[in-house]
Amino acid sequence: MAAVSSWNLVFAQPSKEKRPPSSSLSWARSFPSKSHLPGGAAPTAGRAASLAVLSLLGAKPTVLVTEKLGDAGLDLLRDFANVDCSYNLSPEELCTKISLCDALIVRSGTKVSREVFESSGGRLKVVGRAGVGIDNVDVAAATEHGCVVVNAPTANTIAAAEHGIALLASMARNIAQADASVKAGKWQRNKYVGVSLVGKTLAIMGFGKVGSEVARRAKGLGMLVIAHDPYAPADRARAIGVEMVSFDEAISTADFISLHMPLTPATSKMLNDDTFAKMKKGVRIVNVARGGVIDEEALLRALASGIVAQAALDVFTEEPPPQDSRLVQHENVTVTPHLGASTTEAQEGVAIEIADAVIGALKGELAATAVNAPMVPAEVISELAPYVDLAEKLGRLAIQLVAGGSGIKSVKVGYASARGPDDLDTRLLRAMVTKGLIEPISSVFVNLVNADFTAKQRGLRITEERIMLDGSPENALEYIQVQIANVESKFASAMSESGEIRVEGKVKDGKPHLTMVGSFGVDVSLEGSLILCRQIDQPGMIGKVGSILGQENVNVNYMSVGRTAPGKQAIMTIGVDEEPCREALMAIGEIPAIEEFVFLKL
Ligand SMILES: NC(=O)C1=CN([C@@H]2O[C@H](COP(=O)(O)OP(=O)(O)OC[C@H]3O[C@@H](n4cnc5c(N)ncnc54)[C@H](O)[C@@H]3O)[C@@H](O)[C@H]2O)C=CC1
Ligand SMILES: O=C(O)C(=O)COP(=O)(O)O
Repeated sequence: MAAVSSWNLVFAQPSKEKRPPSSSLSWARSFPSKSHLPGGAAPTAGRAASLAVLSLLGAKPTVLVTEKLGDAGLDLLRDFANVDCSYNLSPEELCTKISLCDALIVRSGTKVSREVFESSGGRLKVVGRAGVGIDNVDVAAATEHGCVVVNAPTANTIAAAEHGIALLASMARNIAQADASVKAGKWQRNKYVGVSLVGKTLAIMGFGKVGSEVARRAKGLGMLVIAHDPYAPADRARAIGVEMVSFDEAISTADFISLHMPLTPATSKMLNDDTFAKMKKGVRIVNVARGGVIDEEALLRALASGIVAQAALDVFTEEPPPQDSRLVQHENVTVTPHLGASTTEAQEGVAIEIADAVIGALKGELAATAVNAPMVPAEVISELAPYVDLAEKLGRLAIQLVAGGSGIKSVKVGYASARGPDDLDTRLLRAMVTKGLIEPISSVFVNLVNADFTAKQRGLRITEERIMLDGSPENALEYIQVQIANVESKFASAMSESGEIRVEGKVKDGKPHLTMVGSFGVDVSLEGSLILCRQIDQPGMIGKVGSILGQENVNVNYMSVGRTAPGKQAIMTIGVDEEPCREALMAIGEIPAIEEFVFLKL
């Protein structure tokens, strides 16, 4: 059966019957069966029995809260559960306590590692992240241990945006430095002359929930706001008077740059020596997103050379940063200790949002903000399980083929099947394609519950098409096709004759395979990562690329060549286990017969 590791399949159906407060039996029923969990972590008979005993005794579940949570949320939790607020636990203390808890609520300061799930002895059922980013939670380990992870993605948006604006203004006017100087008994009016915001260009990098709210506020300050977000619809930006531009245009024309993208493999160290070199001398940078989007050593170099005049940072690669951090101590850098979400109002909102989600999850219901737990009927899962991984991977491939700046609006998913139109429930597959399309570019986690809502919220229209095949419907599906319309591709050969980015795949021997890119037939197993090359068809190409990858110790797991006609163009697809370094990719691009190539992460 195809791996379903990133999608924790939960068999629970919402029940209308009233349950006792702890509803533990519903949990015992709603855990995934062993065969559907990659780690094989199904509830043991002992666990189910202990949950049943808990329910029979009418015992309240125990919720451990390890970081400050708003009172309104704590009150909601106390009506339903025993609440243990233990702040500042060491990792060892957390591991000791967790075996006595049914749910855990954290913010960004608690590392919920694999050891936490292992130490829980199977009792921990829910982890609630009172905020957006869940980079401090080992979601894969949670999934393997049958533990649902929920977050609170909307209640702190405004707080983060306001903090971005606060940092922008205080940086421009040296508020923090001047404050420290006056308190030290000095009166340095000439030293702390600032710069004005009005009429200056602000580039918003990442035009999502927080980025768009920062843009609105900066317009009110009289700034000229531009934005870069390869995936946000341009009309949403236009509606508030913001122009969407390319990455290079944004960073090279801005006087101020404010970062609001999620930390993903694609955004990691997005501001680095190369990108700082393209910026206007004297640029000022605000980061309330995640520390990892900036190469901090490169930022120090850019501050030293004067490319960056000032920076204001709320987030750091390592939190808290080391006490002797040169960035923190730098006189042109303003810092706050990850305060973006820390307003009374946001924390009350987040606390209520997370309390509701955790209580719902403890009852066996599933919140729309569940990160790893969609609710799918068992019959649909068993039939479509082999295609689940394929659907997500096709979505992931398709979005990575979009050229920056295009903005995506319209995606068509085609299901080729000999089944009658009413005989195939495609909700799970559509959700998986949506998950593949949205997760690589966003901090949102997509599941069956929130997939359609999330797509709609992002202005993404996903339509489905049945491709009718003749013959007996032995398999539920022959192949799945994903097409993105009205965009340009960073790999021109991925465009179909009718002008969409098109990828197509099927399940072979239980494994997802890519079978078509644009109008080229290919054949590669969708595991690890992928290099696609368009080349002039000629002997020796596989050897040339293979030896570059070999020198870099990159293991090739699959290779295939599909061509239009001998000696004409061919598409070479190469599956690799490791990510080749930049130099190796550049060396591949420099092979004369290669006309274009792209590296895609699955
Ligand atoms: N400092 C703090 O306390 C807080 C920090 N955050 C962080 O702020 C960030 C944004 O959060 P939201 O706006 O809620 O997320 P969101 O998902 O609504 O927006 C993120 C946007 O970034 C865009 N994006 C993805 N890849 C990109 C790329 N390569 N270049 C440019 N844009 C790209 C996406 O298309 C999306 O529009 C996240 O990293 C989140 O963790 C959020 C709340 C509080
Ligand atoms: O919600 C987020 O992503 C944040 O960064 C806020 O973190 P916090 O809850 O304040 O530790």
